[in-house]
Amino acid sequence: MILTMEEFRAYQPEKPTFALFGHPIAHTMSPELHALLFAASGKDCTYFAVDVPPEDLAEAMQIASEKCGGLNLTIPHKKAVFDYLDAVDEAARDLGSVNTVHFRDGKAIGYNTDILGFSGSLEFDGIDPKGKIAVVCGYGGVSRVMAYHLANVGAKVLITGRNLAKAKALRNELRGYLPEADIDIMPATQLPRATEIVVNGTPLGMYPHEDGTPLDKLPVGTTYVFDAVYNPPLTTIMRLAPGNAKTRNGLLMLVLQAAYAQTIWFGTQFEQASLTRILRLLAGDMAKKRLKTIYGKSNIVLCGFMGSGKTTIGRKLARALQCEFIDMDDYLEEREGKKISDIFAEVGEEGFRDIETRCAHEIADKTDCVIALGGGAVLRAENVEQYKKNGLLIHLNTPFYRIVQNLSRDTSRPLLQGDKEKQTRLLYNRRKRIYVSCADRSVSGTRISEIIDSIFNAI
Ligand SMILES: Nc1ncnc2c1ncn2[C@@H]1O[C@H](COP(=O)(O)OP(=O)(O)O)[C@@H](O)[C@H]1O
Ligand SMILES: O=C(O)C1=C[C@@H](OP(=O)(O)O)[C@@H](O)[C@H](O)C1
Ligand SMILES: [Mg+2]
Repeated sequence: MILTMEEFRAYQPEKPTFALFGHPIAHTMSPELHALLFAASGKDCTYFAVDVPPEDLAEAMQIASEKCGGLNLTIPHKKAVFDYLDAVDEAARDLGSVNTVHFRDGKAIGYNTDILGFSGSLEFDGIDPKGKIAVVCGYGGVSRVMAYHLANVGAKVLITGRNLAKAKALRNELRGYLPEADIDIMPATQLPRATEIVVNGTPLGMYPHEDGTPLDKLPVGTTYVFDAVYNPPLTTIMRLAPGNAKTRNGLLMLVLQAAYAQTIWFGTQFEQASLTRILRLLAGDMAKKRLKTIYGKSNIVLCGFMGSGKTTIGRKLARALQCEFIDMDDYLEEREGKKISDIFAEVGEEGFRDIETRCAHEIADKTDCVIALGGGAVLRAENVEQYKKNGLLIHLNTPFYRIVQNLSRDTSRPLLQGDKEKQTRLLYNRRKRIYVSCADRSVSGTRISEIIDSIFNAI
């Protein structure tokens, strides 16, 4: 929910109320995110965003002190809000940036939980920056937060960017706050090979300019890439990471800064499992939005070999996205009133494929659902065309040994009956080429939750 100043003036709180001030504010995820956090900790509170133009900040702060328990601030208010605070914590003071306010005992206290969101993300990923070379791309607000934290915990920080004079200004400022810190500037072309951590605080790579990147290649030693951008979920710089490096986008930082704000307001401590669940819900929402805005589609259609996990993962994916799930094998069996194995026995594989094609036509106009196909449903180009009308076609690229494991106790798939491992492997290799060429994306992973994350990242 987004309020105008006028609506905020008229607002009468019925519950403990919290708000985000920003300008512009149209794309914020904070109201949705805080609602999920309130629900996770059993709190009945209101949270909305207010579009506060810079000239109205003084009045908005006055109203908030009367109506709100606390606030979050975003662009362009993180610095300007200092004028209306009675105290600020140390990181907020050094960073010159407040993103969280707590109204307590008639006073307004400012905090910076962005830095906690960043440090929490590193902790979540098991990254200890101490003694490591960490490159920070950019010198704006987020870069400053990340460079400050990395330097403060003992990383050797190198700030880089197109404008080294700005990088130098940030370095000098941070050296002033952290005299012991190891912090310098470096042109992008001279980054040491031993650099382990790369973080991006620039908007380069953000939707809609997704090809942008602050670095054209990453140092060979890179083991961790953190990008404060989260739309797209897999940015160009994350894609440049060496195969064995971990990558993380800014969505977790967003979730954690909000969680820490609630810790400041209420003392709430969130379980890692509920934060992970909330992170996945937001990632799902983002995937749904991207599906519409970028691809003009609203279905996710899963293809892949028998036993690759289409039915199982599709059902869980639909639950995560809170949308309808259709399993095409179930649909077909229900339509025919027969088991697939009986259909194969009665009319053979070609007869079965004809029914499959009729089903593809019947389903093609559905919207907002996850559809799990049968393993052979993409063998006919006509079917692929139907499913792609409203859907992004995603191939579950499950390795053969995994499929053998998944189907070891299965007796329902006619094409697998008898001792057919050798033939099945041949079929697998033949089909794989078809899946890869017809699908919009191929994803892989071990655990089901990991595969769902890969699907979100692929959109
Ligand atoms: N990533 C996975 N981890 C563990 N079990 C899996 C995984 N993917 C699939 N399975 C199991 O494999 C079996 C076959 O999966 P299913 O979803 O029916 O595949 P498909 O619909 O692609 O034929 C099911 O018992 C399912 O629970
Ligand atoms: O690969 C195939 O040709 C088939 C796969 C099956 O679906 P699953 O992939 O869900 O097992 C089912 O449609 C039928 O047995 C044919
Ligand atoms: Mg299935």
